[in-house]
Amino acid sequence: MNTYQEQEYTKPFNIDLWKKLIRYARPYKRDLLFLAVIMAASGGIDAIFPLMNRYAVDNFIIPGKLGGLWIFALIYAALIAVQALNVWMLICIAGRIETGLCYDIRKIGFKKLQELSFSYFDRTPVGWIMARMTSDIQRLGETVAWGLVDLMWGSAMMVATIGIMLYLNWRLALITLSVVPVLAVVSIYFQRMILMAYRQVRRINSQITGAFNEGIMGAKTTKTLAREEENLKEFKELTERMKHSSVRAVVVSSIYMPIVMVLGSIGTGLALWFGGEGVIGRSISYGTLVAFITYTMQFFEPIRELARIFAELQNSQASAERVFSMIETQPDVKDSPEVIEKYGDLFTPKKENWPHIKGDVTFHNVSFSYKEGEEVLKDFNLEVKAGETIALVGETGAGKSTIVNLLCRFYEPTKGEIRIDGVDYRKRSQLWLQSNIGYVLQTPHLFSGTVKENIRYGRLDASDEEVIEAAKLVNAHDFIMKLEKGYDTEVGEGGNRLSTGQKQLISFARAVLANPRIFVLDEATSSVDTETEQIIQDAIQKVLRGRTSFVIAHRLSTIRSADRILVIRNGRVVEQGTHSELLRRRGYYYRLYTNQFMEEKEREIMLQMRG
Ligand SMILES: Nc1ncnc2c1ncn2[C@@H]1O[C@H](COP(=O)(O)OP(=O)(O)OP(=O)(O)O)[C@@H](O)[C@H]1O
Repeated sequence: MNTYQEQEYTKPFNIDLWKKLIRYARPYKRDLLFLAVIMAASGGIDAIFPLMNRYAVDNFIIPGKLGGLWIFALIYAALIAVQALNVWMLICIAGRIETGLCYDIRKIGFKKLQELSFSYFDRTPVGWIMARMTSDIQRLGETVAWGLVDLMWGSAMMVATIGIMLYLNWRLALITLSVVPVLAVVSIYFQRMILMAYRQVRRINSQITGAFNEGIMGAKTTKTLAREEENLKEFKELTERMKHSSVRAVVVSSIYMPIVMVLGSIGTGLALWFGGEGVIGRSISYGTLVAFITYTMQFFEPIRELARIFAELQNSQASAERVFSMIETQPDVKDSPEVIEKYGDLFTPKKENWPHIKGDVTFHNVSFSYKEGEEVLKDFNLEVKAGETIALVGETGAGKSTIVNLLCRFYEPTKGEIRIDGVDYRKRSQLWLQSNIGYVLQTPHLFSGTVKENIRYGRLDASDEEVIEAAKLVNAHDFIMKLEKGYDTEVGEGGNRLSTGQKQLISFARAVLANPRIFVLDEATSSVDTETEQIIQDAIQKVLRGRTSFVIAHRLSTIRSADRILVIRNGRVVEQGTHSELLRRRGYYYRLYTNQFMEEKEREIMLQMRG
């Protein structure tokens, strides 16, 4: 169950935020200006049509004369052509602004995601990030482009309508316009209600999407735990809530329109009544009466639009706050300005200044905590010579992964320092370090694409021959050749068309191709058959050769051949030495080893029996 608490954004209006958004919209200044002009013109022209009708009634219909009708028809047609042109331009320009702005902000967001540290991803759910990158950014683009369209059109039409009505007959205008304030208040109130109701629907909808996601991702686990019924119950509860909220949203929307129609009709009624009296008393022409009736009938449109925009702006403000909170997050691990100056940043490295790496690693009095007050490592010291293989062993939660995460600078020590070739790694760039470290995870991640592409991720300029060479070195070539299309076989999302052992071998080939000086391996614990075990073991030995290596070791053969074994317990090294030294000591390692040895033997026997 996701317990991530999203910050609530309730400020009615946040000027700083809009200023920021305007900064992002700056490249579209000309487009926006042009759009505003078009929409103002369009709103104005829409308000002119009833005036045209008035002219037709007073000059052609009532007197029964048709002279000059063709000029009138020509002007009418021209106005319609201008409106059609406006609509075409507005869709083009607003669409361009919307997509451009979304693209710009997404690009910045994606760049930021590349820079952010692991700690950010620890505390921020993937779903939250996805929602920021997709729907929230989309909403910002829409607000800037289409919000402006509606705002300009609505305002221009309102102002023009009121102006024309006052010009035609100010007394009648004031009488009929008396419904406008009521209409405005009702519209603002209902549009807010409607928006809140739909916001609730959307919130539940994102929970449902999350549940779908978990349902699909965890389909296997669900089956093995026979949790289908339970899952269905939880899902049903969510969809029930969704149904209630949706019905509520529809009910609120359904009340609004009749109220608006009644108010509009009162306006029309007032126009008819007082306008009709004026016509009888000959103080008002028939045409004016017709124009007034039309104006009162279309009053509510711009008012509704404006009320909706103001309500939506608040919603978009919440989106903007969330997006900017992500974009403005400072990574916990970042290079100092001096380091960036000398070695370049993540996206523009100055490789020519990068020092050559030998591979000596020192942990000097390193302490570390993920959460304040809960130290995982305390005064941890370790001296590793270039080319040494260090095996880290210990119970689950002992701190093995933490040590390698610190080495890779996914996190930084809270106290003490980590030195590479005798220099604190914070004095060099993150990219330099990570370009020189190869990390193969327990369940290595493969990207959708072919086997060849996945191996080439290690070094993008590697030739096909080099890719094959690397695969041969780690014994992956044979199984790859047996795949349907050899090196051009698609591995599927996350490499799910391959077995864990095959994924491991491909990731070893990738590591060999990158040829890092320091190598980190989180050995897989899953049991494979003896033959695969031998192939993997052989590959590991080849990958480790000549590099400073840290292996979170589960396989006895790796442990045995390591130069030094560190036995970790509660974030401290409790024993260290070679395998035989540690066995002789008959301490904690001896117990761990003999237990594991027994398990290993049992597994071997089981596998042999199955084979
Ligand atoms: N991202 C994290 N946020 C908070 N605490 C963490 C995080 N990762 C690990 N820990 C905690 O730090 C301690 C050490 O964890 P670590 O993953 O280093 O152990 P490990 O020896 O690698 O275990 P395993 O063999 O199960 O992978 C554990 O108590 C764990 O709960």
